[in-house]
Amino acid sequence: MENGPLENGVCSSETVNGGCDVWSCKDSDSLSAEHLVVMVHGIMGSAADWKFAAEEFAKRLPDKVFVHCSERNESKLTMDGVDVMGERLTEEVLAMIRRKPNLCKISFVAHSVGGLVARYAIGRLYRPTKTENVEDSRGTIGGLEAMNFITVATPHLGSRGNKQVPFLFGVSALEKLASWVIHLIFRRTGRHLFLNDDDEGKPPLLKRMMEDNGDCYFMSALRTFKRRVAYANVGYDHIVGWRTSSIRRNSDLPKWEDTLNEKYPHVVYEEHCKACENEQCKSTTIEDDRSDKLEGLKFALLFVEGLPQKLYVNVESSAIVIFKAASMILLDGGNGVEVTTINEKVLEELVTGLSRVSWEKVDVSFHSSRQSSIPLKFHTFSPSLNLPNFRPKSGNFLRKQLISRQNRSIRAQTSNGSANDGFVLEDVPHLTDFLPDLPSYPNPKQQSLCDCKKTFVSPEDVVAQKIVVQKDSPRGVHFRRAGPREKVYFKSEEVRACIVTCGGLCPGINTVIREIVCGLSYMYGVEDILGIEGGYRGFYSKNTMRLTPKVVNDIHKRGGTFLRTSRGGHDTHKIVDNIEDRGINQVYIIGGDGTQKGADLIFKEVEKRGIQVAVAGIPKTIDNDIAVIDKSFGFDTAVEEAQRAINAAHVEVESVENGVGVVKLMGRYSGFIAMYATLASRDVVHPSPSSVHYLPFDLKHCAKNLIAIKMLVFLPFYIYLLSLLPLSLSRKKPANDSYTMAWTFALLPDKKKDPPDCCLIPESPFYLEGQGGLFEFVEERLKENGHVVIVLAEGAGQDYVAPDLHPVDEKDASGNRLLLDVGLWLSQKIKDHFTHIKKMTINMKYIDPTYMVRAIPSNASDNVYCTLLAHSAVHGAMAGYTGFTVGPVNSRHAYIPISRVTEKPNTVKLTDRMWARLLASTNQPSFLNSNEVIPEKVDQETIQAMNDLKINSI
Ligand SMILES: Nc1ncnc2c1ncn2[C@@H]1O[C@H](COP(=O)(O)OP(=O)(O)OP(=O)(O)O)[C@@H](O)[C@H]1O
Ligand SMILES: O=P(O)(O)OC[C@H]1O[C@](O)(CO)[C@@H](O)[C@@H]1O
Ligand SMILES: [Mg+2]
Repeated sequence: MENGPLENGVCSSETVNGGCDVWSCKDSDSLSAEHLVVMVHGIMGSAADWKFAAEEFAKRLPDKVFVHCSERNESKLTMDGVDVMGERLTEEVLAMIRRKPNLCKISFVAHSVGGLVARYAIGRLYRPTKTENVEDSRGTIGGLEAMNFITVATPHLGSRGNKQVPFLFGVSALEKLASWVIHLIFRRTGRHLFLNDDDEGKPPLLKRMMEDNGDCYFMSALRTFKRRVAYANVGYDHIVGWRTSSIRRNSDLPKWEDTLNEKYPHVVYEEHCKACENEQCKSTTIEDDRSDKLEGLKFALLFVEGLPQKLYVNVESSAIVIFKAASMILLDGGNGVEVTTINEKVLEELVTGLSRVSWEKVDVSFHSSRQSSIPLKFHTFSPSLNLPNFRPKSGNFLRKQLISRQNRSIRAQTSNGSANDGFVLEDVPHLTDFLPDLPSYPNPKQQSLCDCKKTFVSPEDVVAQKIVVQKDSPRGVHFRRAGPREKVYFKSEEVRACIVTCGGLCPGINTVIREIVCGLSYMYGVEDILGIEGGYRGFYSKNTMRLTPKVVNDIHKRGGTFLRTSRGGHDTHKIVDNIEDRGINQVYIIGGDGTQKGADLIFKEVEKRGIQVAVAGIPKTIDNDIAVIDKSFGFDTAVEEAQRAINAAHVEVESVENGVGVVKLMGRYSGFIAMYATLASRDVVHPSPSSVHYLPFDLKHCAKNLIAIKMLVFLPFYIYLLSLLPLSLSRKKPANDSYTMAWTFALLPDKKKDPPDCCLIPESPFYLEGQGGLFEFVEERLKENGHVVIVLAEGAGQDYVAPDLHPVDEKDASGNRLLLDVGLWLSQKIKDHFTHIKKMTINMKYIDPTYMVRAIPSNASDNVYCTLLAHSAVHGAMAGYTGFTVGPVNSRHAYIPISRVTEKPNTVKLTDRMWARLLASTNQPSFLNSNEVIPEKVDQETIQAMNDLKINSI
């Protein structure tokens, strides 16, 4: 909703995601404003962080700028990684450019991590200009002329070592500790900042961003800006150090200084850092950590090539910067103290810099704006360490309320001084984002008689991702609720829809196909529906088939996919060409994680071409490895079928002496089917009635976690648990030696009369030999029960199988690694062990029902589920949403941005209650108390950190 005019003739609008646009209220000014200024906040920040500065820009340069404060990476989303945020910012900027066709220049002003995100985004937005004239050979940023690229306190060199993070006091042990645990707090972004990321063996992202990389023109994009400035706080910024956020002379490195002097004499200005006059800085010598410094040097040199034409270093700063650095202080305040700080100077500099260079094209030579003073007001901060929600407690905050999707606006209300409620809407794209003039029509359902309470979903309805909340916790992430909308963006007779199925089979695919066809036809009167045969490649290599309710009438009774499927063959351009050629305007894509990634590419290409095509993904996976949604369709059916196999194994092994049953189930990287089938299958799982539930935390595991700062938060709880240890040790120990901490507070079980069996999944490593190993466990069960059944996910133990089978690294057509048969391998291993070592005869029954489990029709509950998915997808596409996946979130169907479900796979969390329940049911070993577990499986970061330690101490 528009708020305006505010003071000084500035108008602003808040968007559904909490972003804000600011411009001059005078019509003539706003019409002539052709310069887009994109303001990007830092970690845990929000668009509000830049609100004050945005208004200052619009106020001082009324006829020049249109300011957009970035909205898509708010709060916790800032932890998703520089690249993920960069992609979101790219889309956000493109959407903005499409919305305002009169824009022709662009500038970025970014704070902290936002500077890295902006650098990533410009790399993606860069378009080379094809011209013979070298003078004019600068490219554009999203088609706009690149003007200013300004970062404030951005850790361009990352935060790893090098005394980069003042908060760590230059103590190398603390710096190392931080690099081990940072991802526990700041997740993927933490990894990027500490250069610990290793995407498929690639160098760290920040290194990759030092040069053009594939279709990411990181350095070309930087060079294309007329003015590039890096601001750094010399003192008091305890989070981002001076050296990481600026290019500076370093007295410890004469070569560096020389290079800078010779090569960039005009670009660097240096003021002496007060902090560096102290003993700690003076005592820094090259020998201390030369290698780190050289690495820093390399970074900086690369960086200087593209970034600063000027360095502005300030010597003072507010103590508030300790917690939230510059942009936070630029926040518009209510009542507060007036403070003169560095940030005022920065703001002044930004404003004057923007106006002078961008519009008058004056060469900027360094000048200090120290004398300048812009009266700023801002809040007094309580010295809370509650960083994730670090916001002034007093003052007026906006409660966001969604009113209209069409103009992406929100209604803002003052909540009487209450703190921000932390509401985040992760919205899906809409066709009007790139086709603003698209007409809408009343939903034809309006004419149909409906007895339901309410035919249409209110545009304000959202679904909360997190259902268990605490009283004062932020409201968190929400998704748009799925369902029919009052307005649609397609005339039924103009719809030409198509359906495609890709990847492996799964019970229920045919039901989804059937229900899309019937839903489109019966609910919206759509008659033109095409089936694309044989997966993605069918778009360009096969003829289509006409789908009508009659054709698909009974396909749900069959397993498999009526449209057939394939792996590989995804060629975005060919597919979208074909979509255009055939006049298709709704694409329904049914498939797993790979398919959804392909769907996202199709959506992006469609958006780029600006064609009216809605792209809807319907997640399909037998492995249940798709994130965000509660579970995937067909999963229940598969679990039910898997139980039959487990039951058969049980019958077999019970009927013979020393029967050992091994049942292999699907689950490439996620062991959900194995876990649920084991839990559901009471035939094999015989929990002792007196057993208690355990969390899978053994002491070693806890010790490892202790290093995490997260742990500090729970320290009192753990101290309490530890205090209970003597009590529990005085009780009887459990049968296996993995001493677990029970959340029922360490009460130990009685001896098992009928020991449960075992479930092995890819997420939980195991080992065979020695104490606490699988062989010992099998032997115990055989002695006690005379039989044992092991349920095994196909992806489990692949690292053990590999050395024995000497495989060639084979992949399927989609690039998925082909798995080795762990079931056969394990059966053979157990047989060999008992025959040759234990001299014991066992009866091995190996059952591999993998394909049987997924090739069947869906059961009743999956049929209903598939119907809801299909109908939600149809309603979403008709309402003009695109680039979305449908699925239940906390059992309410929602529209989720495709990119959100493909970010990372859903896996069994060993620290979640469900795995704890399984362990409590089976009482199997946790396999965590031995050195024999493949260490990197247990904790990649710990191993990495140990290796780093070794390297650094040599
Ligand atoms: N990263 C990707 N980008 C574009 N297309 C992809 C990508 N990954 C996979 N695809 C395409 O998606 C289709 C299916 O992928 P894949 O074989 O991995 O199955 P899936 O959809 O993940 O399903 P499942 O793993 O449940 O069987 C293939 O046509 C493949 O080319
Ligand atoms: O043999 P296919 O058809 O490639 O599929 C096998 C894979 O597909 C899946 O079922 C996922 O759909 C995995 O569990 C399994 O590894
Ligand atoms: Mg997959």
